[in-house]
Amino acid sequence: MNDMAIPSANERAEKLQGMGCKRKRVEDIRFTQGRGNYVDDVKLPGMLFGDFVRSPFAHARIKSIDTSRAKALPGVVAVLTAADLKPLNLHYMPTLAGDVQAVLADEKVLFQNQEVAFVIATDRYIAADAIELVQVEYDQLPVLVDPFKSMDPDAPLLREDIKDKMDGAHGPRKHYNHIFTWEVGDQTATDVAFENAEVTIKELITYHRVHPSPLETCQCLASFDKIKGELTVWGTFQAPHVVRTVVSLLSKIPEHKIHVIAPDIGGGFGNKVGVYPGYVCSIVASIVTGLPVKWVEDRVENLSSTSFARDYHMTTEIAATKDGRVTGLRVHVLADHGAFDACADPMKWPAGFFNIVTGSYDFPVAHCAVDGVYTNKASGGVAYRCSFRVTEAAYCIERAMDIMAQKLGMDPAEFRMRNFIKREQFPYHSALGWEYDSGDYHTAMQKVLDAVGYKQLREEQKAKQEAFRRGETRELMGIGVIHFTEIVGAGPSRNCDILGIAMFDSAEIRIHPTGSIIARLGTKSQGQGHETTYGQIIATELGIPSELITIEEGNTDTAPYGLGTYGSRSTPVSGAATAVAARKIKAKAQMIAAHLLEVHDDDLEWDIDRFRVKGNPERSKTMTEIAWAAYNSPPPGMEPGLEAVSYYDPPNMTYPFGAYICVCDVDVDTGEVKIRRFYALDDCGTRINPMIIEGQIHGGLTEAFGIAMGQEIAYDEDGNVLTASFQDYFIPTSVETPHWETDWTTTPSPHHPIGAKGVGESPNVGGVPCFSNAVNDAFKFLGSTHIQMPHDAWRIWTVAEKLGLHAEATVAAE
Ligand code: PCD
Ligand SMILES: [Cu+]
Repeated sequence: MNDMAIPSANERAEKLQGMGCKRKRVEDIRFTQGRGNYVDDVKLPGMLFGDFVRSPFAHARIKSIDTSRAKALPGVVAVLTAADLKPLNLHYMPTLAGDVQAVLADEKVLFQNQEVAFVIATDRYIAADAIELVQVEYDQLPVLVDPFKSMDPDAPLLREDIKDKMDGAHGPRKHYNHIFTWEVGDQTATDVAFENAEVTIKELITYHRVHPSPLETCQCLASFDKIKGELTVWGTFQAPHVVRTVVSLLSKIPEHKIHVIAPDIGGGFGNKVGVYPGYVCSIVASIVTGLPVKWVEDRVENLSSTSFARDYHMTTEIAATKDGRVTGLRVHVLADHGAFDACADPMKWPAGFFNIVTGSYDFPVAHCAVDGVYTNKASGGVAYRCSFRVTEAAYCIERAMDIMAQKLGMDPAEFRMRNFIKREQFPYHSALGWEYDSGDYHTAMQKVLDAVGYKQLREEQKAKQEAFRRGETRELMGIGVIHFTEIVGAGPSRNCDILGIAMFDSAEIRIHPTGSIIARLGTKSQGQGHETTYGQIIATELGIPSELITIEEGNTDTAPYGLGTYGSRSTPVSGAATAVAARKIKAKAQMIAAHLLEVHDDDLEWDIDRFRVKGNPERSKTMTEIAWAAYNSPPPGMEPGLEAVSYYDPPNMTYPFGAYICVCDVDVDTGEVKIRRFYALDDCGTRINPMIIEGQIHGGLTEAFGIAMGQEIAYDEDGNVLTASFQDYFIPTSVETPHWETDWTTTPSPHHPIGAKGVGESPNVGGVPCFSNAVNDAFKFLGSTHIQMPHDAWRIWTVAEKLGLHAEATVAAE
């Protein structure tokens, strides 16, 4: 074999389709042909369907529930209420945030569309009909919608179930609607910085309530086998292993008798991290009836009852010198958590990683305090392309930096450049306690400024402003500039756990005798393309073409334990586990190769897809040959086989970053905003698949566009959800979506085995403030400081109206 000419290094490397290759997504072969296998595609004989009776009121006492008429409907098998779950102690379930959440409303309802009863029938339509027949008598109670009123002395008491609980998970509760206070930073030093400041700004910056609304809603199918005492649950789970553990703890079914399967998922975006009443009810229903029970949410239910995002009200202050150096940051957040604190942050972090709020800037001191409160709204708060409150933090600091630049009369890009953490300061210890692993912010920012011709854009804007003043145009031009720092890859186990389970992650790689591979991971793709990209890491590490590698996730029987996919943690954690497992295999492979070539291990060197003898490259053994030998003729005393597993506990998180610029034109008479240009430069360290990264950025920017320009989960004063369908909740189509220009720099993570950082969340973290800064920038010269999102046409028109721009003739501003 070895006397044949060895193909060139280039040819061999190309054949691998390894890291850095724009490999086409292998999962798309089935997705584009309608051959995906989603929960709703799983159909079992005798399967029943469950559906919820939901509360029409946001706050009401349940006087009685009469299920008799529903039960009498042919095809209805059972109706569950809190009274049925109580003896099993399942009417409440623990949340990941240390709170409890009602599975079925017990005595009262706390938000509109809360689950009140679960009807189980032989088909979906009968279940839906039966819901109408369940008669619930309510006594309406005063409704609390405004979080700023939640701690008023006379505010309605929401959580009667915990009214005597004086200790929150993070210190004493200040009020019966108070959940927690969380503080970080040096308050005294920060106060001093503000006392001595030459210039300060203070603004209430609100990141409104939104919802990730994945294409596929939340769903599950539970099947309990009475004879084996085994439970199988198919579900839209971003973290299948955690679901298995939670189900075991709640149901007391031993964990090895529970099989959790997350098949293909039609988008997660954080919406599918938490545990929902629908899961618990289908499981209970299957145990009770002995038949499989499926639950599938509809769109209204998804938008109005499962995990929302944001709803952060951030009072933000920056202190600075006159020449534009930031000297302190002070933020107080009022966090509206809805009726239950069902945030899925790591246990120690009730406000996620919000303390990344110092952003990309070298703040000498900072202090941040977060108060979580209850309101009569749906719970959640952990979703939408950054579960851990980094989106809120980035929005907060990026808006505030613009407001300060405006006050100083400085260009916002220049002001940022002046305050960036410098390349030589990494690893950088932030004032609020993080250690940023690596970054080169100046280079990234400069590249973007040059690419868009920033100076000319500002000149053009100036000319347009003058023309506007002269009444020659009704259009304003806005330029949004941002630089974000993300924090992803939870997490070091010393910092992060979920229900006591450390947030490591895993990979198991097995090479078959003929040199093809199966690898299984603890994460779970929801569309990110893991089947493609993990294969690329293994291909480069082990020299086996990625087309010969199968990637499997989502089955708790076969995959090693992992904490799942959210918070852009798959690449930083499981991606690292993959490289480490591959390197374990490689070490064994080297010994086998040495045996085959009759040389010492140390005399070998790695060459793309083989080990070769140093100084004699013609003598080599390919990984395929080594794999065969591992099963056929391993060195004496060595175990046969070629596989490894790694449970990777990352030493630190990774800190991807990016510089974005948005150019927009605002029609002051219609309030319409046209995005002229959007340029996004992302740095996620070593890039595994540039095409997938680009897709991630396009998707995340589109979601950011949706959030900034129109999406909102809004409530009226009675707590009715006003935006529970796509009629009212803005989902951008290709018609509205701007054209994206993408770019990159590469600053590897020094602690990650392949230098990669996460990227999936980044475009949302950076995108939203960039759109908002652009819109705000358009109005700045008229004296406006901060316009609240979302920037839909109606609200922009209102801003223009308030600024007097619709007054007769031309504008009289300034
Ligand atoms: N350096 C690098 C990085 C990365 N990458 C790629 O990219 C992706 C992503 O990644 P990451 O960043 O690591 O992430 P993950 O973990 O995987 O994922 C997660 C994310 O992801 C994103 N994206 C997406 N896509 C899709 N399609 N779908 C979905 O659902 C989704 N979601 C979203 C979200 S929201 Mo959360 O949950 O809220 O927290 S978080 C999130 C993948 O595939 C990977 O491999 C590459 O290539 N390279
Ligand atoms: Cu995040």
